[in-house]
Amino acid sequence: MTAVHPEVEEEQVFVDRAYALFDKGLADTERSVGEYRPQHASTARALQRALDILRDSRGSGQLVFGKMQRDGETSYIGRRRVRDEDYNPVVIGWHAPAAQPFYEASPGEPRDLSLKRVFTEEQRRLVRMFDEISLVAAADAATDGLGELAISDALLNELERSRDGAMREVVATIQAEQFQIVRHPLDGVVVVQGGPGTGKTVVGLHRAAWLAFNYPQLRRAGILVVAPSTTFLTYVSGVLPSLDVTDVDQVEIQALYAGEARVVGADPPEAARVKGTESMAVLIRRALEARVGWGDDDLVLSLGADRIRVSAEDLHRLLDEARMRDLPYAEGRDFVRNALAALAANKHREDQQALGRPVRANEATIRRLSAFANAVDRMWPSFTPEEFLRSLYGTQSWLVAAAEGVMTVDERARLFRPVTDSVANEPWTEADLYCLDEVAGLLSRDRLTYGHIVVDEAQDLSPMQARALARRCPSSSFTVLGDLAQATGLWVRDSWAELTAHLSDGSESQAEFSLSIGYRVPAPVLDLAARQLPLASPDLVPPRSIRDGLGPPFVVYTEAEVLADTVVHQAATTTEGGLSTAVIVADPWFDEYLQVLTEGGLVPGDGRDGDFSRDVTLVPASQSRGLEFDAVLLVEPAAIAREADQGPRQLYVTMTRCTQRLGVVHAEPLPPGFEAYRAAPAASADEPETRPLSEDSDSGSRHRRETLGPDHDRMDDLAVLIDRLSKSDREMVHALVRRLLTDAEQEHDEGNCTQ
Ligand SMILES: Nc1ncnc2c1ncn2[C@@H]1O[C@H](COP(=O)(O)OP(=O)(O)OP(=O)(O)O)[C@@H](O)[C@H]1O
Repeated sequence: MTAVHPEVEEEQVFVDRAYALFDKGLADTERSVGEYRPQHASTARALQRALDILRDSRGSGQLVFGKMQRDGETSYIGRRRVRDEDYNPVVIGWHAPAAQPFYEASPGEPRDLSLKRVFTEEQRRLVRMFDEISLVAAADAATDGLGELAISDALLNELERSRDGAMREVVATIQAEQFQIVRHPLDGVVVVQGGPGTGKTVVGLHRAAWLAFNYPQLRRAGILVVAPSTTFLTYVSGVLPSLDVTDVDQVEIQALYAGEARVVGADPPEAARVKGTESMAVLIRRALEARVGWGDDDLVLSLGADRIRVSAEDLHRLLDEARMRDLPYAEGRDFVRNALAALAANKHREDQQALGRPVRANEATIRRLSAFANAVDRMWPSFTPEEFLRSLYGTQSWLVAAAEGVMTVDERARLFRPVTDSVANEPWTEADLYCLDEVAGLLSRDRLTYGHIVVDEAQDLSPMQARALARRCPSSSFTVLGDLAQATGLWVRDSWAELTAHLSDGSESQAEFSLSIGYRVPAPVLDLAARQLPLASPDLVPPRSIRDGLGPPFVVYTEAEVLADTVVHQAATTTEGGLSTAVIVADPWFDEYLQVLTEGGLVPGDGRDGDFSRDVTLVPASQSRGLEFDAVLLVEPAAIAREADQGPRQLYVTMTRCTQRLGVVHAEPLPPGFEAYRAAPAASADEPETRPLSEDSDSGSRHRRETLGPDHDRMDDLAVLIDRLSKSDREMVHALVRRLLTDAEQEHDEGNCTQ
């Protein structure tokens, strides 16, 4: 990297020209749009929208960020295309095929590029230039020992920028391994597996933008980005607009279902699991089919003194015909209604003619009879998804019949819940939403669909969630981003195929990519976090970090009574260093710590609502997926592990959110994976790395920082064993162990106080 590159002035001239052309182009467009009189309001709206986007994009991001030379030809790459007065290209848009060599070449593999230069600009002035590929850079790379992992200065510079709570576009520094995924063809399912911070979200969002630019038909069909939570959505939602892509829908997965139900309850894990399985879809379909039918009696409709009799046999024949049509339920009902009206009208006509009486009713008259409406409701009842599911959950006999052969008695029993006084008071849970969506999908075809769906943090999706996504993408074109090792919920899997089977029937192509370079988490932090992997997902290897960060994680042991004070103190110290900091706590501790931090004068952002505007953000462990901060303070890891269904995985996720520094504050014994930091007996003079945290703090004498201990590589077998137990057993054993340890801990704490 050169702060003052010898060619910076020359390049500035080019950048100035590019801006001048861009400004002129914009002014010309504004003028012609102003003069143009569109015939239709929709055309006027579309033009105005395009103009707004153009104007907005002038202010955000740099126009030109790269230059390449190959075969003696020079090209500049930017966020958007710029042409000169004669319509010759001056800057190539990053998404154009001509820009590909820029991304495919890397310092380790320059291909046929003789120069790859990356610019950083502020307010239209070049402030830095990096020659990633050049004759000089090639010589440096040969001697720096990084081999194929040669990391460019431009990338390092981008990574070192402080985080401000929102993800940003990285279009200037997309890496070759990422770019091949970004530009992978549209069709089929593309899975991107990668450890924490390997750039999966970055890849998914830039791919959405790349597809939007390169497949015009997709913009009409629509692109959807699905995020796991509001918190995450807030974090990523600015990236696409900053790439001038404003017509991609971005939603959190819970918002897919657009019906009446709102989540107010929570299922026990066992019930949520049953509701998330594919068997639930079978059960729902069967239960819906079972609502259709008729008994052995004939239908009799009265028209004054006349009667219309439709035999049970005819009614059954009519229902069979409707079923054979395999229509969505609501259309099936329409068919039955129309066919029954026609059948009844015919019968009436034939009967009257046979008796020599006048025909008194046609189909329309018959439809108005309340007995007719009742008969249709009996044959093919009508309901909303909420009404249907509520009555299904509340009717044992329906559950028993529909669950036969697909659920065990225990599983089925978890679905039953007594009906409440009204649909509005039903305690809907998150898992219910996807069941309701399944019902809605059977009732009607009426739903918003997309040409491509990008789904992030997909490792936690249930089969029923995947089915909800599949319904919205008839072409089965997906980008699936995730890390099997970070699955913290009920759906731990060994392979992506287990999930993608629910997204597509397999007739479309499937490609799986792995990302292996860790861009976020500093190496020493990743080393510690990776100790959770053997417990969580033994087959997965952690990414290779390219960051050093601000040193190894620090662990502060404290007494339970001063845990909160210590957290406040540590968070304040971290932010004083100018680092954006997340305090991550076990979910049930969230409210208490919101108060603790507020009373401690830190005014934390509420991470549940995606408020990242403060120096300190409080984040519940379960919602920390995908997020990123300069520093993370983990509060009581044992509690975080205990409260999660997948303790080691939850710890792995929470420990891999920082770009610079990880701190841990604990009062309880540390969980497995932290053996290197196990609270040791009181420090003595010959243990210089063990030191009080702060001499001036109130609680300074009662807690201390622990650095890497001598038993760094030892695995505590008992602890590992405990961690593999089911949650309830684990809690029991933990309680027992805690009791057994009480005396020892008291001794230990007394020892600490003497430091
Ligand atoms: N090519 C790149 N240039 C600059 N920054 C990058 C690049 N790739 C990734 N990053 C940065 O690395 C960090 C991690 O990226 P990202 O959040 O996409 O990773 P992830 O794999 O989705 O992580 P997680 O598993 O935690 O969800 C982000 O700050 C991102 O901006």
